[in-house]
Amino acid sequence: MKGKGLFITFEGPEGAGKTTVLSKLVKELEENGINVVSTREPGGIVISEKIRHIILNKEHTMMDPRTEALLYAAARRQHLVEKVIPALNENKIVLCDRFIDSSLAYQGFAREIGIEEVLQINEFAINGMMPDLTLYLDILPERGLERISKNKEREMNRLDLEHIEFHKKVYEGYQQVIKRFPERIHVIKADQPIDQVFEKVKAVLKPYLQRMV
Ligand SMILES: Nc1ncnc2c1ncn2[C@@H]1O[C@H](COP(=O)(O)OP(=O)(O)OP(=O)(O)O)[C@@H](O)[C@H]1O
Ligand SMILES: Cc1cn([C@H]2C[C@H](O)[C@@H](COP(=O)(O)O)O2)c(=O)[nH]c1=O
Repeated sequence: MKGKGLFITFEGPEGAGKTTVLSKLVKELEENGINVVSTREPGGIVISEKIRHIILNKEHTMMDPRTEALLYAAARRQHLVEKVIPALNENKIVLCDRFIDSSLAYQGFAREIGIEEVLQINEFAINGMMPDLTLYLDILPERGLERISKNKEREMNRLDLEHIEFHKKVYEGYQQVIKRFPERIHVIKADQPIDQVFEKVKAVLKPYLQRMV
């Protein structure tokens, strides 16, 4: 059962700016006395970070797409049970960098398992815990990849290193996912200065946050 908290997820292709926006948001909300839980997928807790390490390891090039989809779903389940659901039950706002829509776009569409098939295995994993709101940061894959390649502190993982055609399919996959969940997913143009992206994010969030207080 979902508590009275608010579950918000951030989605988008590589380098869209999700992590950057999230950290700005956490800072601003906390400065305004609003307590939030900021987390990420895959990861956020010990078991799921270990699964992340297995999935994203550059040496694991032989990983089967269905194994990949199941590992993401397993990491998601544990993260929900250990971190997200308890926080929502304490009426907290949970901000999560990626969630089910990444699986639908990357494994469902780009890996060609099928969006509906990947949705099914994830329905088992999440057991009804869909986000209240999802912010999709929209950027073309070439632009996002250019951004992350410029960031020398960021190590490229197995998924980052996929060929450009894969990343273009991820982008196309997201367009289908947005059409599938139009009420929940809000699209924000991310190929603009970070302050403008952040203002748009805050404008979308405002009515949801007002309902919390
Ligand atoms: N609006 C922006 N304009 C220019 N550069 C940006 C913008 N947003 C983020 N960046 C830069 O782009 C890089 C990627 O940003 P970030 O890590 O936030 O993306 P991400 O969506 O979390 O990526 P990934 O999912 O691949 O981890 C960083 O170096 C960041 O400083
Ligand atoms: C949750 C989730 C993620 N992915 C992919 C997307 C990225 O390539 C990596 C995560 O790396 P990030 O730097 O933290 O964005 O994993 C995926 O393919 N499927 C998923 O469900």
